[in-house]
Amino acid sequence: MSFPIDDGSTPTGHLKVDTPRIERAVREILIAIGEDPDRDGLLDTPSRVARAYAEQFAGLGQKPTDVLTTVFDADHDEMVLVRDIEVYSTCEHHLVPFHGVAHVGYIPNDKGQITGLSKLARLVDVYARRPQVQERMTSQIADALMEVLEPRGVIVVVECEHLCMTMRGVRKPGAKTITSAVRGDFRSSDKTRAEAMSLILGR
Ligand SMILES: Nc1nc2c(ncn2[C@@H]2O[C@H](COP(=O)(O)OP(=O)(O)OP(=O)(O)O)[C@@H](O)[C@H]2O)c(=O)[nH]1
Ligand SMILES: [Zn+2]
Repeated sequence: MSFPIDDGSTPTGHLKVDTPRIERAVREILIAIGEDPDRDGLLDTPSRVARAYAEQFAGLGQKPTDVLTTVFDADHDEMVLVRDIEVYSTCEHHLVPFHGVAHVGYIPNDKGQITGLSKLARLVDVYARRPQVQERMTSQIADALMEVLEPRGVIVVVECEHLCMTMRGVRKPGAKTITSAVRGDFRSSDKTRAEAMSLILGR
């Protein structure tokens, strides 16, 4: 089952979720952990969680072409890189957040097709706002850019801290997971990849 986004009027859009179902489930979880879902502080929690999920998982109702709407022809065929795009996603194993930054770069094709810089950050959100694993999110961002812009190459590097590894489980605060996806020229040319990596790391 999939749900559409309600409209484009909010910055991220909200998914149309099955609100009563989430409310029932959250109420059940509260009971299962021994809480009283009818105490004052928890009364509105099920509906709050439903609203939060509609925002947190909005990417499930979006596709790359919903956000990569502006494609210009420009006289530029050199690398474009947006660094340090803040990422908030949800680990699909534990449904707790992972967060950090994404760096997204591409080399336009011979026609000089480029997109708006903000669209790269919006594309990150399309895939971050889903139940995710970091590796898949990284590849999806790269593949979507390849498909829509048909550039000479794409590089995506994501650095995140997973709360499932810090607040629970193995409890290793500060541990960062770094994933990358390289396509086209970034994969075939060591020099191009090294140039991008030096821009990404040069902070
Ligand atoms: N590869 C990958 N693993 C992830 C990601 N997010 C969470 N995980 C891991 O998913 C694994 C799930 O392991 P399980 O043994 O099934 O679950 P668990 O018993 O809760 O594991 P622990 O976290 O070690 O307590 C854990 O090792 C997590 O660290 C991710 O984005 N990518
Ligand atoms: Zn997890």
